[in-house]
Amino acid sequence: MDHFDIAIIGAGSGNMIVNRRFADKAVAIIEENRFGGTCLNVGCIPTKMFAYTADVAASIDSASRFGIDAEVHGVDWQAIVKRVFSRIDGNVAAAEQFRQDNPNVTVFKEHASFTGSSTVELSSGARISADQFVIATGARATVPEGLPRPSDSPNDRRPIYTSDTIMRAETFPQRLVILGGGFIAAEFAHIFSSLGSAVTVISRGERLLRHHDAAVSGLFTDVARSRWDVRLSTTAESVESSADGVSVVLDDGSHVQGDALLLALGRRPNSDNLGLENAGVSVHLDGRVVVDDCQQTTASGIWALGDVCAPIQLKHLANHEAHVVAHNLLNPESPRAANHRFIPSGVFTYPQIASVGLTSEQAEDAGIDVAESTHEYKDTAFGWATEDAPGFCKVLADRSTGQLIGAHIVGAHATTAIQPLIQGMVFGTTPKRLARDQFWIHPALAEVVENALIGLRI
Ligand SMILES: Cc1cc2nc3c(=O)[nH]c(=O)nc-3n(C[C@H](O)[C@H](O)[C@H](O)COP(=O)(O)OP(=O)(O)OC[C@H]3O[C@@H](n4cnc5c(N)ncnc54)[C@H](O)[C@@H]3O)c2cc1C
Ligand SMILES: NC(=O)c1ccc[n+]([C@@H]2O[C@H](COP(=O)([O-])OP(=O)(O)OC[C@H]3O[C@@H](n4cnc5c(N)ncnc54)[C@H](O)[C@@H]3O)[C@@H](O)[C@H]2O)c1
Repeated sequence: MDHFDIAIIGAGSGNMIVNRRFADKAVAIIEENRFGGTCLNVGCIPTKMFAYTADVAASIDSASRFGIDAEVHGVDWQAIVKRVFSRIDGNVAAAEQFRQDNPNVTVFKEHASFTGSSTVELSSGARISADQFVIATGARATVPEGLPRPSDSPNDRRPIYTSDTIMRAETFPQRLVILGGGFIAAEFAHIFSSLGSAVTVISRGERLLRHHDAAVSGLFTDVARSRWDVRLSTTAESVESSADGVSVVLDDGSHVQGDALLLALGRRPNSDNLGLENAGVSVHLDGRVVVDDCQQTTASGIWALGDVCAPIQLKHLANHEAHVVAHNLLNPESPRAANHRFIPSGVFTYPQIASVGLTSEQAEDAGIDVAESTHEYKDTAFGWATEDAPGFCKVLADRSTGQLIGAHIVGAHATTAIQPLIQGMVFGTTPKRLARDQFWIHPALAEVVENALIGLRI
């Protein structure tokens, strides 16, 4: 049996760990699929390349509001897919080749499963042992009982997709039905509708993106209803499908027809097919691996990071945890804690959404004496330039400490505009200092943030 100093299972964020500091360590990287994991292959990066493409199409569609005579005459789906994946596939191949060339790294393209606290078995039947392990196995799309499972077989022509497969669909669906009302539903509804699909979104919640601040999800749901057929407080009971399309049976007995179905119903951690019980690694009820502040699992010398254990499935969080685990692998006697305090998120839909810290509802539930201020895009010069596209910036502060505790932006470039607020919260800058002790470029979009801060009464 080959023995390694460190074995990393999963070459998504796990692949970021090994750098020059590990040159004197014998490292095994075990990956059953493609290097780069979810983010590079089927997640953040391709979706944002599609979302940008959708933004381009949507801006042409709205050009007449600016006195410009332009229209989208057609969309070359195959060309869009090719633009995105020729770039991605090249990077995936380069990432794997780079690792294969590392003299101290051995790459195993296989599934790994623990047989003990220091051994894993690979799908070939070979076993390897290591002094320390990293579990970086990510998460996968959830398909609830009763709904059809997308097939990997090329012979299966049913147009049923998850986010893993829809971006490489052979044909562009003129009618797309999406189940779910979260991040993936919001982003793909924007992508496909902007490129010409008639989109139906079916969600069991009363609002889309319902875990966001109610004002944010309220505005987003209103805009969504003006663009898509949105069925709220509705559950899909079953799906009939053939190679030609799908018919989704809803809980009120009605049917929704489509050329394709996207299942966007959450993602569960890949902790159930890893033999964790053999290694003494505990798992929460929702499938997340239990870790302490330093990302160590309940088994000494076994660390975990990213979607398999994280409270929120986001790449910037997985990256941060990978840095922490890298330090702790090399310095197990003086481990570092991960920082989970202010984790921002962005939804690349229309309008864009960005959020950090507490929502109004969470602040109220926590009994915080909260001050709030909201400034609308249309009340800034940038808003006039965009012809009053919908949007606002909302900030929340704790009156007892004078500190910002939450910020939410919905509107153009929200994911970029929120960064000074994240910075202010992380470094403890008071809202007053943040607003007054720096220049805000006029008449930039950032003035919506400045004005929201000025409006706080603490
Ligand atoms: C459609 C979509 C869009 C997203 N967009 C964003 C975004 O815009 N911004 C953002 O912050 N986040 C986004 N995310 C979330 C982000 O992609 C994930 O949080 C992040 O990629 C998780 O990284 P990870 O390393 O934990 O897991 P992964 O990247 O999934 O890596 C896990 C790897 O482990 C391998 N593996 C699993 N089990 C085994 C095993 N037993 N043996 C061997 N190998 C194994 C898998 O094949 C995989 O390659 C998106 C996710 C999706 C699905
Ligand atoms: N821009 C980004 O950062 C980004 C983009 C995409 C995905 N992600 C990450 O990936 C994760 C997964 O995305 P997602 O959209 O699949 O999950 P989600 O948790 O955001 O949304 C899941 C949706 O499915 C619904 N749902 C779940 N189970 C259901 C059931 N049995 N019946 C009916 N409805 C059900 C939920 O009510 C919710 O509307 C996100 O939580 C996020 O962390 C991030």
